[in-house]
Amino acid sequence: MAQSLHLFFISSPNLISHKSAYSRPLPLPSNRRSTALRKLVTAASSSDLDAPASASQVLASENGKGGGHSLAAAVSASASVEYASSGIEVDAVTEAELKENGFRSTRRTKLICTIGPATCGFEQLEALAVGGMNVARINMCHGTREWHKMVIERVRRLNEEKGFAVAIMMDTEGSEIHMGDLGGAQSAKAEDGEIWTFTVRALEAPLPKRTITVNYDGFAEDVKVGDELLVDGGMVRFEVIEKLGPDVRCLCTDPGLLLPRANLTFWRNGSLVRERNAMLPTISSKDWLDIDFGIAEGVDFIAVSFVKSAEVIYHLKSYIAARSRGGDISVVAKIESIDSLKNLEEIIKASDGIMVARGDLGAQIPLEQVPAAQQRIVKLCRNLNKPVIVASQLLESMIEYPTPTRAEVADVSEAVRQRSDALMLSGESAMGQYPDKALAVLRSVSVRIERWWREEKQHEDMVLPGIASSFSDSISEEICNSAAKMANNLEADALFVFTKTGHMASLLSRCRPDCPIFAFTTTTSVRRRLNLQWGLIPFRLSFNDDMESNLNKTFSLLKARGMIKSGGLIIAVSDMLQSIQVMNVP
Ligand SMILES: Nc1ncnc2c1ncn2[C@@H]1O[C@H](COP(=O)(O)OP(=O)(O)OP(=O)(O)O)[C@@H](O)[C@H]1O
Ligand SMILES: CC(=O)C(=O)O
Ligand SMILES: [K+]
Ligand SMILES: [Mg+2]
Repeated sequence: MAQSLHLFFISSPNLISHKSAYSRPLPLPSNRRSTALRKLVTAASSSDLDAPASASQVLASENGKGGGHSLAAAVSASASVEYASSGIEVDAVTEAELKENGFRSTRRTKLICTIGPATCGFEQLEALAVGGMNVARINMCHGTREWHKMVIERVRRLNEEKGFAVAIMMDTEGSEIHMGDLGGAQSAKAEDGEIWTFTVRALEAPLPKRTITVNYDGFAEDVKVGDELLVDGGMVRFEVIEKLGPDVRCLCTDPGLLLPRANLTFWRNGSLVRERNAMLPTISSKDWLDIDFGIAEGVDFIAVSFVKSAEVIYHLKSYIAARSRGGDISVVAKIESIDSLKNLEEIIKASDGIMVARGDLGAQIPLEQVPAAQQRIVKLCRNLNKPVIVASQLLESMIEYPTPTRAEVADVSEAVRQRSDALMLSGESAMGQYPDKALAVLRSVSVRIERWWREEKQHEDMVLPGIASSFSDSISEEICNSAAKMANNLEADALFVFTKTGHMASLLSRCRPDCPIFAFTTTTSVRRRLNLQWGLIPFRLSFNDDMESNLNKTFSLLKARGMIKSGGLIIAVSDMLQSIQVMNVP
C-alpha cells in the first residue's frame, strides 16, 4: 500500500444511521398488436422460447470481440463454492464482464425483467440472468400465488447454484377499476360496432357471450350514457349506450384485443372521470395478502401500484418494519396516476425508489405529456437520491418481432441519457416471443449511450442539492460528491465504497461518475437491493473499521479472482471512517 495517498481524513467515526436511500401498452396499430397477441397465445404454450445462447453471444459482440463463448463459459463456471472460500461475493455475470472487458465497459444502467409464462422456466430465468437481468419482477395482477412462489424459488436457486445476484420485486395489483379474468380465456377480440356488456354481477365462468365483469361495484352507478370507456388506456374503446341495473351496455368504437384484468378508465367530455375511483384504497385487501406473501418470501422490493399520496408508503413501510426481520424490503412507489403527479415530491421522499409506470400513466394524462412527466420524475429522484425505474413499452414491438423499431431504440436511449437508474421490460419478457433479445437490446443500448456520454464528456452541470438531514450525513454527502468529482478529473478506474447500509453507495451513484462503483457491503439483502442503483457493482464482503486492512484484503481478493489489475487507480470511501483515499492497486 506504498502508493496510498490519504487526501483527507475526518476522524470522527460518524456512523451513518439512516437506511440506504434508496401498462399499459399504447396501442400498436391495432392489427399489428393483435397479431402479436395472437402469436403469443401460441408461444406461451410452447414452452421453450428463444435459445439462451444468444444472450451471451450478444454480450460478447457488444465489445467487438469475436469469441462469444468465453464469457458464457466464465459465467457458467458456477461460482458459489468459490465464493465461500474466497470471502467475497459478486455476481457471476459482472465478474465475467469485468474480467473480459475491464472496468470501463461495465453497464451502469440496471435492468428489470417482468417474469411471465415466456420466462418462468429455470433455463429461461437463467438465460435472463446471464443476459444481465438485475431484478426479476412478478406482477400480482397475473398468475396464482403458487406460480409466484415457484418463480421466487427458482430465482433464489439460480442465485445460490450459479452465483447470480438477481433481486426480486413484487408488484401489487392495486385497486383501480379493471376487468375480470375473461372466464379463463387468454384474450377476447372486440370488433367495431359490437355491443358488449360490462357488468358488476359476480358471474361464474363460462361468461355469457360478449360479457365482461368489472371489479368495482360502483361502476354501473358511476358511468353515464355517452361516456367513453377505455380499455388499457385506449387499446380498445367503447361508448356507453345503455345502463340496465348492474349491466352497462357498450358499443365498441375502436376494436382490439381484450386481455384478462385489463385496466378500465372512463372519460366524459374529454376528461378522465376519477372522483369515485379516487376513493378506492391504494392497497386493497388482496394486496395486503400479497404483501404478507412477499414478506414471508423475503422479496427485495415491493412496488405499490397507483400510489396517490405519501401516507400509504409510510403505512406500508411501518407494516413491513413490524413484520419482516430487520425491515429490509424496499418500497417502490409507482407513479401512474394524476394524484401521484400532484404529490410527487412527498411520495418520492417517503419511498425507497420510484417507478415511472408509463402504461397506466399514459391512460390518465394525455400521451404527449408523458415524456415531460418522465423527465421531471427522473430528475427529482436524482435530486432526492432515490433510484428511479423507467417502465412500459420500451420495446413493445419486440413482443412480436426480433428487432426493435428505431423509435423504441430512441426511447430507450433517452431514458439512459436521462441517467435513470433502471429500465424495465414488461410484456416483452413476460409473454413476448423474444425475451432474451429484448434484454440484449436494453443492454447494448445502455452500454452504447453510456459510453457516448463519457466520450463526449457530457458531464452534466447539474448541481445536486444537499439532502442530508444531519451534520454527519452532510459529511458523507460532501465526501461522495468530492470523490466522484476526483474520480472524473483523475480518470480513476473505479470508486470503492465500504458501506453497511448502502447509503454511501447511493450517494456516489447519485453523482453518476464516469467510472464504475464497487460497493462492498456486509449483508446479502443490502447487496441485492443495491442492484437497482445506477453504476453500482455490489459485492458482499465482511469488513471491519480498519480501512487499511479492508483495502488490502479487498485488493488481494479481487486480484486473486482476476477482477482488478496492479496499477489501476482507485478512489475509496467508507461510511465507517469518513475518508477519501486515492491509491494505485498494489
Ligand atoms: N404472471 C403472469 N402470468 C401470465 N401473464 C402475465 C404474467 N405477468 C405478466 N403477464 C402478461 O404480460 C403483460 C405485461 O405485463 P405487465 O406486468 O406489464 O402487466 P400489466 O397487466 O400491463 O400491468 P401493470 O400496470 O400492473 O404493469 C400482461 O398484460 C400479461 O398479459
Ligand atoms: C408498470 C405499470 O404498472 C404501468 O406501466 O402501468
Ligand atoms: K401491477
Ligand atoms: Mg400499471
